[in-house]
Amino acid sequence: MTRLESAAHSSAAQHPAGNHSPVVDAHLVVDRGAFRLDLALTLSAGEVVALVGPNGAGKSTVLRALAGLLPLHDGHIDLAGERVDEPGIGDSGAGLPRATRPRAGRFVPAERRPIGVVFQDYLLFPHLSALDNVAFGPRCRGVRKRDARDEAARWLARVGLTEYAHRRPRQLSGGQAQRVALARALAVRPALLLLDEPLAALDARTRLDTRAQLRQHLTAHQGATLLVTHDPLDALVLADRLLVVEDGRLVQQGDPAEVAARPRTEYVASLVGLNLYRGQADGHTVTLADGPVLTVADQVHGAVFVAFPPSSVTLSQIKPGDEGNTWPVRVTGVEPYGDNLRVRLTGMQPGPADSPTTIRPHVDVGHPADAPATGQLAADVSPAVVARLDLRTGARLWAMIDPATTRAYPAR
Ligand SMILES: Nc1ncnc2c1ncn2[C@@H]1O[C@H](COP(=O)(O)OP(=O)(O)OP(=O)(O)O)[C@@H](O)[C@H]1O
Repeated sequence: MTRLESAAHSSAAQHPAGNHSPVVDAHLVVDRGAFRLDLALTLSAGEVVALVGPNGAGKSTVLRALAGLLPLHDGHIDLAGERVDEPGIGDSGAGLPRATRPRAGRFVPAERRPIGVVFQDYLLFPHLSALDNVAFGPRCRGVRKRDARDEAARWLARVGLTEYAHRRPRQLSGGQAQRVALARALAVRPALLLLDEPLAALDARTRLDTRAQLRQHLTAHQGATLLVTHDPLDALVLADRLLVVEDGRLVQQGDPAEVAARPRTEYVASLVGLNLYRGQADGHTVTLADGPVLTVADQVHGAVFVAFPPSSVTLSQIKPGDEGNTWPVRVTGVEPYGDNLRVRLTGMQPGPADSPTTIRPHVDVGHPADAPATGQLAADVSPAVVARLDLRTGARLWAMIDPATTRAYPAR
């Protein structure tokens, strides 16, 4: 058995697919100036988890802490059964009760953690061939040059790049460089694979192909994978589970379809393209903050979220009779959205001349921290409708929502 195989076997033995102990068990507490990351995280073998969140939410901080590039200020990281980070506590514990006595710190440096990382810009060594870039990981772990190169050649074959083995990174396309970076990360058979926006640098067409290939490689990877992405499609296509981080905290997690169908914050709703409101439900009636009442398809009670797609909002210049779910709105913007246009509306303004007194389609029922912004509404319409309704910024009209397209679910 080569040293590489032996290293791989010992690493695999730490995270066998059938072993139920998680590959990652962590409580990450990191302070960066005024920002604090405080997040508990568990990843199982074979699981692909996408970490999503707005800019500055703490996604890179999570990745850097797990990779050993940023030490924790509190909490712990267990990787493949080994504690790799746990800050020490205090210097002197004389006379303190046992539970509060000082604890020796522990920090395993990046190169000794069982991880592989694909950075957003790949960070391939420009002076090394694709083969030597991939062999670099095993070499760093003490594998003999020849064995490392054999292993690298096998990984390049897996990602379909055998004939590019002797090219330097600058002679590769973006998609090829991405695959070399992936092969390099996987060649050490990591217990944990970290992917930082792995498709962000690619053009749309290459991205599509590379995403499909990446999915195959992630399926074959026996360790856990944590993927940071801004692209909802990456998250939905590649991940088994989504973690949504906002302001250093975990605000929602679950199966991608479940998260997409039942967003719990404004960020998640916008990520998956839904309108989202909070209210108090009684059967099919949901009273939104400030009084407006929405009829919904689901029968629910208590504090709820109501979500519906922009495509289910109908716009009209004249008030559509006495039908429910109708609000006066004002256009705040129109932008292309696929073959249609997305019309941004606010319901906080008085409607057209015959509008009832200020009706507000929404919101904040005592949860200011994560409640969606008040009064915003998105509607998707065809270009013909935009022209017919003369939907310029500032235009006033009526918005109707079909109850059958709504989803209402408990807010807690
Ligand atoms: N070197 C640093 N020193 C101080 N604060 C930092 C440093 N790097 C990041 N931060 C702060 O830490 C917070 C989290 O940053 P982080 O890069 O983890 O967010 P992110 O979710 O990855 O953002 P993005 O999507 O924009 O990459 C931000 O408020 C940021 O300003």
